[in-house]
Amino acid sequence: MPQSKSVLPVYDFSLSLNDAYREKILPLFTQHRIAANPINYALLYDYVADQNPELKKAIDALLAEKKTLEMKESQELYASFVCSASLESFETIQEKIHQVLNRASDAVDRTFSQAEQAGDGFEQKTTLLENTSDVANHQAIILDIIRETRALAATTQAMQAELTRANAEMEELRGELISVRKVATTDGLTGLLNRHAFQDVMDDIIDHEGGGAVTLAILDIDFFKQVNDTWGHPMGDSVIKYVASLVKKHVADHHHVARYGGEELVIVMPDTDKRTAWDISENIRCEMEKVRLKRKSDDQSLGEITVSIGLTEKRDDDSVDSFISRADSALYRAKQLGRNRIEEG
Ligand SMILES: Nc1nc2c(ncn2[C@@H]2O[C@H](COP(=O)(O)OP(=O)(O)OP(=O)(O)O)[C@@H](O)[C@H]2O)c(=O)[nH]1
Repeated sequence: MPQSKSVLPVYDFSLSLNDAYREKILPLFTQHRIAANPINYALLYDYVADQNPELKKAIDALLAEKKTLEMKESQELYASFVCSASLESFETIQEKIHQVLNRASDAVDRTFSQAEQAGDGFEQKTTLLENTSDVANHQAIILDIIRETRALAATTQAMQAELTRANAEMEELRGELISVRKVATTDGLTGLLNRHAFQDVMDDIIDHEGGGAVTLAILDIDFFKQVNDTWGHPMGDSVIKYVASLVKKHVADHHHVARYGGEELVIVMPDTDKRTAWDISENIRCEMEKVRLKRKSDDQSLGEITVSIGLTEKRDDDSVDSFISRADSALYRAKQLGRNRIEEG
């Protein structure tokens, strides 16, 4: 998996999803008399997207108390929960790594300079020993050498302890970096890769030419608007989550699954030709066609919910855009030809 290249907040660019959010955001401006500026829009965006629970709690508390958001509060919320959260995590980790490396390098420097001094001292004392015949003098010089050797051993031990501690701290920081990166690349609703991470995967695939076949599939839930209209948006979200888990179940470990838009998922399948990708897609389509999801509260069936899939294999001269666009056209054809089917481009 490639490194996430940005720590800016990641937003979905699908028109339909953002239209749905806008429908929810605009009334909030009026209802709570909130100034409709970009900062407040970003706050309310995360608020309605329901993917930032801490921010939601904070806004709910403020609205309950004051019924609106003042400039200072908005700026604080934005700085704490939207813009700088991931940036701060990266900066904090970077700073900690800096400190650990500085401490370790100081310990190594100290040991080196003491070893250098001891080396010079030993040389002088060896010359003295060679040129002195007095036994009492010999004894004093040898005691000196022993004392310096012990001091050097103590410094080396201290350096070893510092390096062991640095190693443990670096291991811990590595874990922190992994979890920060996971947050930055994961879709909050489904746990799949987000669109930003998908873009990185695609860049990587196009940048590294050669290797085996790569197939890309775009999957879209059919008549999803109807699902939302009939069962409500939260139930729609549950359907998206279910489809995501179904896709994950069928793909191989080395395949990448991302949420591409609201109810659109993408599967990037390295080392997989179109025929194998077709079989995987067909298994997903068939299982979705058969399954009957139920509303938890009253066990009522949501009826048949199907998916359409467009897939295409990478060509040598493909850019990221041309690769995606061919899969997109295939998906469009699958919709045109009646849905609940796979088309290839
Ligand atoms: N619940 C939920 N709905 C979403 C989300 N993202 C997009 N939608 C809705 O998904 C629906 C997509 O509808 P359309 O693009 O018109 O397509 P469709 O109804 O699925 O029909 P076809 O794709 O043509 O089969 C819109 O109503 C969006 O509001 C989401 O994250 N959650």
